[in-house]
Amino acid sequence: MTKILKGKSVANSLMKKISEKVKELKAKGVFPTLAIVRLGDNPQDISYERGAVKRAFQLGITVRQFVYDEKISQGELIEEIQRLNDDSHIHGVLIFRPLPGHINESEICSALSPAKDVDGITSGSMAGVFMDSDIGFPPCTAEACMEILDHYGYDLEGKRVLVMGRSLVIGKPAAMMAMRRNATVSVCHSRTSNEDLRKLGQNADIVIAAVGKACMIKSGWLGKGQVIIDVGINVKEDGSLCGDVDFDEVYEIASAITPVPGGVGSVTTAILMKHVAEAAEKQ
Ligand SMILES: NC(=O)C1=CN([C@@H]2O[C@H](COP(=O)(O)OP(=O)(O)OC[C@H]3O[C@@H](n4cnc5c(N)ncnc54)[C@H](OP(=O)(O)O)[C@@H]3O)[C@@H](O)[C@H]2O)C=CC1
Ligand SMILES: Nc1nc(=O)c2c([nH]1)NC[C@@H]1CN(c3ccc(C(=O)N[C@@H](CCC(=O)O)C(=O)O)cc3)C=[N+]21
Repeated sequence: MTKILKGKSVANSLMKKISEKVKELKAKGVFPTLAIVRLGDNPQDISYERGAVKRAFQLGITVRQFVYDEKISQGELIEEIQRLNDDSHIHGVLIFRPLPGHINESEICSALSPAKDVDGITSGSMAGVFMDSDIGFPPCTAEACMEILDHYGYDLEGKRVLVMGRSLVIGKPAAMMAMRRNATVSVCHSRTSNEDLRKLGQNADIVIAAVGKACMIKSGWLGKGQVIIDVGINVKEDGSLCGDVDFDEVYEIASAITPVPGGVGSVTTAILMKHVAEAAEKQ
């Protein structure tokens, strides 16, 4: 029987711990606050925002939503971020990405104060992930993948982990974090040949799929009895969500798989709240 790795029970056990921390902070007069910066109204951003606002409400974390026109200039956006850096009532800042094409994303990332970087976008946070140290925060989604594997008792030691995708938000940090758990890690991307994709796919014990293509990963690419972590969040025309993995097909051969929605995404929002509480504690 294939196990469905629901995010809810992972998130619930995280929420208990975060809730205690939030209570302690409030008793000391600190009210953990997250600022969300969104440009335009990309449905994926809105989906994340909805999840985050719901979680924050459950925990008593304050969320301040800053929504700008997607035509905002580079200079104006930097000014807004500096304002958030200087506001001592804000402990964490989440900037939705990707940003529109006219914005220089790396300049925006480095404008953010490292102490408030709850989604691991500054170079300091990235260095922390690469050096196995506790500088900054890892990107929430990559941490969510590890949290799910840990929660359901999958030990990565000596396991073959295939990470599909090499973005800075997911693929690269997830690969580093799996390596830290002593997995043997392969990373593939859009220039990996189909032949190699199939070979690596069939040989893996655990697959972390983050390619950003709805239902792209079919059962023919994979082996039997694998653990599949589907990071993809694709919004269909009718507004419903689907992953990067063809769930119905892959469910038939996997030993365990995360659903979309209700999988990695729901843990990502809980990790975000954990980071906000930790940032508030440190500041
Ligand atoms: N669950 C959650 O909380 C979150 C989910 N997401 C979702 O995760 C997915 C990935 O996001 P993100 O990393 O930002 O996306 P990006 O588009 O930045 O990266 C996608 C990666 O997949 C690779 N890729 C694309 N096509 C193929 C292919 N045919 N074969 C192999 N590799 C391929 C790309 O390769 P190359 O580098 O060569 O272009 C790239 O490295 C999306 O569906 C996104 O919505 C995102 C954030 C949070
Ligand atoms: N800097 C940055 N970091 C991100 O991590 C990031 C981003 N930008 N831009 C947008 C994408 C998308 N994303 C989602 C995360 C969780 C849910 C989520 O909570 N989904 C719920 C459903 C929520 C709902 O729609 O009700 C679920 O999967 O169960 C959705 C989408 C993070 N992203």
